[in-house]
This record gives sequence, C-alpha cells and structure tokens, in this order.
Amino acid sequence: MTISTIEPSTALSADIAVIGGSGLYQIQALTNKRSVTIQTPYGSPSDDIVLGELEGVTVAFLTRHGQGHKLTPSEVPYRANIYALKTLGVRYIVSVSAVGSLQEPLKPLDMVVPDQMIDMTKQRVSTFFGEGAVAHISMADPLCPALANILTRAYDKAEIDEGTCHPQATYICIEGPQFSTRAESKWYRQMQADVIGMTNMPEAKLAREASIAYATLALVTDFDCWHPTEEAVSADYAIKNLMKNAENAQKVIKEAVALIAAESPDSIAHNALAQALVTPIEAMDEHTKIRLAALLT
Ligand SMILES: CSC[C@H]1O[C@H](OP(=O)(O)O)[C@H](O)[C@@H]1O
Ligand SMILES: Nc1ncnc2[nH]cnc12
Repeated sequence: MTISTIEPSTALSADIAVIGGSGLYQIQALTNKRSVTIQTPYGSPSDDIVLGELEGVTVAFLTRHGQGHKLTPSEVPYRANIYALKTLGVRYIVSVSAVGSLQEPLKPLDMVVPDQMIDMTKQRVSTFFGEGAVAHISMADPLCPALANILTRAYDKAEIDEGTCHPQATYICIEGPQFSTRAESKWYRQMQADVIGMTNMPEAKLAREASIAYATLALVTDFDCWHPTEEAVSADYAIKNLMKNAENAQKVIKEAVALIAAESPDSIAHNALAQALVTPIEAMDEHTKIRLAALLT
C-alpha cells in the first residue's frame, strides 16, 4: 500500500465507501483528502482510493471507471476494487450509478434505490473463489435492505426539489459497452426489470462475498430505447442528464454517510461468507489462504 498525501493524513481506514460511477469522479465536500494506492491479489483497483472526511465521518471514495473515465464496464477491475476496499476495513458501500429507465414512471432526473438485480453480463469473473476454495454465497437479496433503506431516507433528508426517489426496483446489468437493441430493451421490460445499467454486477456479488453491505443510488438518465416517443439513449444524452443530477446525488451521499455513521446498521452481508464457505480454511493451501486473507478474517 502506498500513500501519497494530498493534505495531512489521519485515518487510513474507513467504515464507509462510495463507488462513483459515470459522472461522479469526486465528492466535492470531502475534506482532508489522502490518496491511497493499493495492490491486491486480484490486481490494481480502477484508481487510487481517496480517503477523506464528510461531515466528520471518514469515507473512502473510488471512481469505478478511473479518472478520465478510461475503463469500460467490462474492463473495470471489480475484484480488485472490492478487495482493496475490504483491506481498508470498509463495511458499507454506496454505489452510485447512471441507469436507463425501463418503466414509464421512472423518469430522467429521478433516483432509484433498487432492491433486486438480474445479471446479464457475459465476460466478467464474478467471484473471489475457485482455485482451492469454494463458497456459495446467497444472492436472494442482492442489495442490503438496511443500507437501501438509509439511501431512501437520505434522499428525503436531502430535500431535492426536482425529480423523485423510487425505492424498490429491479436493476438489470448488461455487458455493454453498447446500449441495448430495441428488441432487448422490450425483452428486459417483459422480465420486469425497471432500470438498466452495465456495472452493478458482479460488483454486488463480490461485495457480498467480501461481507460488505452494498446498495445502489441509481440516477435515471434516459428511457433506453423501448419508449415509443422518447429518443433512444446515447452516451452524450445520458451524461448530460447525469451532470444535471450529480450535485443532488452528492447531497444524498452526504445525508447517507451521516445516517450510516449514526446507526451503523447490521447487514445481511456482514456474516454472509461465514454461512457460505464450503471449504474449511484448514483444507486450503497457503497460497489460497494468502490470496483470500482479507475476506477470511
Ligand atoms: C455513460 S452512460 C453508460 C454508463 O453509465 C453507467 O455506468 P455507472 O454504473 O458506472 O454509472 C452504465 O452502467 C454505463 O457504464
Ligand atoms: N440505457 C442505458 N443502458 C445501459 N446503461 C445505462 N446507463 C445509463 N443509461 C443506460
């Protein structure tokens, strides 16, 4: 771990992390920032992790696509990202993501806190396990209900005057980087998906394997391409709407961090691995134990 100090450094651990997606490359209100370079057994994370204080609470911030948005959704090193956050002691991850809406009532500039996910990704490694250690984690409730509840309450506290917040929605994750065809978009609607994105899987699976509570604040940017009258999504269109909402998202994050710190909620994720590990630790070889060390402690 290398630490490059931006301002005088204090804590080098954090209970709470924010993963910033498209359009959220920093948290403006973060003070006393210090940047940490972490290597993991799964390679380097998307970027250095910035630790700082938000309303007096230490927060770890990681840009999912790296500074300059250089990593496609398929290229994001999901395992390294989650592992690196785990080594910092993170117990809660707030994921911020741009999404397309697959349902009329979910409009651009609304926010959504999903409670379900469908994984349609095709070429991502979605587990820390294998090669000498087996775990079958429960993904019945892929997003932490306690953390999702905090995000919804944080939205209310942030008193945002445009758009609305929709708790409970199904997020479908496609491989990308291309947006969907109209036929796919209509099919996802038939599957009862509500919002569509390209990144929250396998991120949510890996967070669960790492026993970290994970929930998503999804920012609706477009109507994908199923809508009879709205124009089909383009990156340009999605990012323009995202920029309009980035400031509001930061207000919600600030309230959420304060609530998490005050309540420190128990999560179904926190003991997830204990119930899922099939291979006894004593049966693992030394290399496997070292590779998984941060997850097994
Ligand atoms: C620029 S729109 C498409 C892009 O935005 C979303 O990324 P993220 O979840 O990191 O905000 C979506 O999944 C695509 O990667
Ligand atoms: N329509 C869409 N499809 C996939 N990812 C998205 N991110 C934002 N809008 C999206």
